[in-house]
Amino acid sequence: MEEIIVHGGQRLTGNVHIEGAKNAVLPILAAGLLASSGQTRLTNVPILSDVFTMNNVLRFLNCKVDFDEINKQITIDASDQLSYEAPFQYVSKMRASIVVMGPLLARLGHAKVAMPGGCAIGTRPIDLHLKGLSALGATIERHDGYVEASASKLHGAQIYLDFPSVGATQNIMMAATLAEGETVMENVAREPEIVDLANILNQMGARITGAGTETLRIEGVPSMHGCDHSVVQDRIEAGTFMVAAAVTRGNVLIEDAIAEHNKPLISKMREMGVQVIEEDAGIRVIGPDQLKPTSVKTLPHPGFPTDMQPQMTILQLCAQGTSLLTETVFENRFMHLEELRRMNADFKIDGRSVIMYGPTDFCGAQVAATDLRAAAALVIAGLVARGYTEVTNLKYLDRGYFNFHRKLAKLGAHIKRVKAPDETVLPTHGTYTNEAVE
Ligand SMILES: CC(=O)N[C@H]1[C@@H](OP(=O)(O)OP(=O)(O)OC[C@H]2O[C@@H](n3ccc(=O)[nH]c3=O)[C@H](O)[C@@H]2O)O[C@H](CO)[C@@H](O)[C@@H]1O
Ligand SMILES: C=C(OP(=O)(O)O)C(=O)O
Repeated sequence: MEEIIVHGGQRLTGNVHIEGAKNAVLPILAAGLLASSGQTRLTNVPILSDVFTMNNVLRFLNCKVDFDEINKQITIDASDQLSYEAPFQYVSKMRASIVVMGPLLARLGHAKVAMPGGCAIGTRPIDLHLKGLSALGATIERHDGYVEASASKLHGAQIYLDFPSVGATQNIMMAATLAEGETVMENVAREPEIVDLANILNQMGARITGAGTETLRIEGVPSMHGCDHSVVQDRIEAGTFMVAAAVTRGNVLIEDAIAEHNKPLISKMREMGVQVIEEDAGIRVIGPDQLKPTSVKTLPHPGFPTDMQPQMTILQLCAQGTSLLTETVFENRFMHLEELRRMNADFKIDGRSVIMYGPTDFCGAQVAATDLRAAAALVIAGLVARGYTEVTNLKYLDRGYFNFHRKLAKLGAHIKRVKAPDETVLPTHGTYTNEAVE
């Protein structure tokens, strides 16, 4: 077990490099299953535990997967006979493995995937995925904790999603690439990661138009092949560093961050008095001495991303006055707040909303991450807290952030990642060096 120890109070300054997006690369890896010939070569791949898990799922399905971690490249060869079953041991580790269902069904006419359970942030059903696959002609059966889809031939269909689910959009879009005829999907997710997926699918031979809008049109093709693709930058990692820079009154250039992908965050940060400057090299964030309070509501893209909600609450808690945040996407994404209460945060949760009474005089404490973005939020709180903050449960952080502590240390944070002895004794004086250790 490891933990991150932060000694708060440093302004972050300098440049930070952003990785390829977790939420783009996971469905893209699954898309590799669709190539019956050639190799799919991905660059700008983030080194994350979720990527290792997805690689293992693909290997289990009989793909050859080679991860060159030094060059952040993955090569997938799915030209051999694939197997159709993704068992519980993988799906339970990572819900996103459900997106192998669409490609397997398209390629083999058969997919058997363990039902993903809920997770810390919500129940997360897959009814919309299954409705869409069934509209394409699949027979869906649920038994023994598995969902099994089969079809002798998938056909195009008109599909309206009740909610613009990211995963359902990806699964159905991938299944439709090899279906006979045209599929029209309405009310689909419009996230940049959907656009990135559509881009690679088109390079692989698919015929998809409308990615990034509410309607996708997919003209089925008989087969697909490998291609080269560079994964889009991670807007959530970029946003996380933007918040860290702002909250510490820092001055940080988030290199190569794409402002277009982070519009709602940029808009809210400016409203709070943060300088956000779009430069050729990326996005520069300069934090003010005092933050103004604001209201935020999470929504599907292009609304404010739920994956930035926990980090945003730190900014709001630091603001001079009362802020409001309403979480509309997941029903249980406030678990980080109870940990923050232990760091002096004052707030009231009312259903899907939280009222935060700033400014918070954060004080260091031992806190445990409950999910991926909660982990990042707790570390950011530690950056502004008096004294030492110890964040445990880093397996969540590692799902979505590569070298988080090292990147923060390079920006001037006093932060270390250490092996956690059962009873860690926090130093009572002095500061940590900037050198991060494992
Ligand atoms: C790997 C990945 O890309 N994960 C992202 C993806 O998750 P994911 O694809 O799971 O998120 P969805 O967009 O599907 O879920 C959004 C909401 O729709 C509900 N829903 C979803 C599918 C369904 O069949 N039925 C249903 O009711 C979910 O419970 C949730 O309340 O989008 C989320 C919303 O932006 C992000 O927080 C996650 O980081
Ligand atoms: C919720 C997230 O991811 P996942 O859907 O993989 O759990 C996230 O990236 O914040």
